Amino acid sequence: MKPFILASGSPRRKELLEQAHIPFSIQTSTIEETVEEGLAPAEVVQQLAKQKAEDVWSTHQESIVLGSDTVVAFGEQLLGKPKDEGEARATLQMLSGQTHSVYTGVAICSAEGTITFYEKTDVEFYPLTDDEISMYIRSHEPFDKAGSYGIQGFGAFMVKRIVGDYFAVVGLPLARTIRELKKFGIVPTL
Ligand SMILES: Cc1cn([C@H]2C[C@H](O)[C@@H](COP(=O)(O)OP(=O)(O)OP(=O)(O)O)O2)c(=O)[nH]c1=O
Repeated sequence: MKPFILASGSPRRKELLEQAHIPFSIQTSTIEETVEEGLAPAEVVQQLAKQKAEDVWSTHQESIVLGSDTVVAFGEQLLGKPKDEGEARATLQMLSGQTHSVYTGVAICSAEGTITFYEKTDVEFYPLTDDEISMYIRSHEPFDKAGSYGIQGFGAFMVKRIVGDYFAVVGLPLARTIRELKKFGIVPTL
């Protein structure tokens, strides 16, 4: 089995791959994440995932490298991580009582080139009061997460319904990723 590298600083992605019993090491990409204006969310997350994977692969060409990216799409808006409390509050007010889509893109880079795929998960929120939003912001949970919430943490209280892969919302579509990695000879090991 070739060495397998997760090109991510996200603690969630690390935990998910560990959950899948896939042996890996971590190298965080340092690229500036940039995409052209006007791209569809599915394209944005795949391009960013590819940039992260190829950046790390360029210095680890004997390895298989996985990069990933998550954004929240609501109407025409693409929401990444909030830059401050005001943005987190505005995002949560906007998502309150509504359904948004979480897109997670994945790229796997090897000497043969890069493949990409993505998953879209729809998430419906209960209506949120201002007090609930303030309390949630006080937990600090919104700040390192696309869409200003974490479904896997305290943020679960907002979620009425999801349609799609739960793990893709957390940061990595796990079952699909395991299936794609198998094609590169990367398999769960127990
Ligand atoms: C919507 C949602 C997002 N998130 C997280 C997953 C991602 O870590 C983060 C989106 O940011 P990303 O830019 O996709 O990832 P990252 O900066 O954390 O890590 P790296 O680029 O090094 O791989 O939001 C949750 O943990 N739970 C959720 O419910």
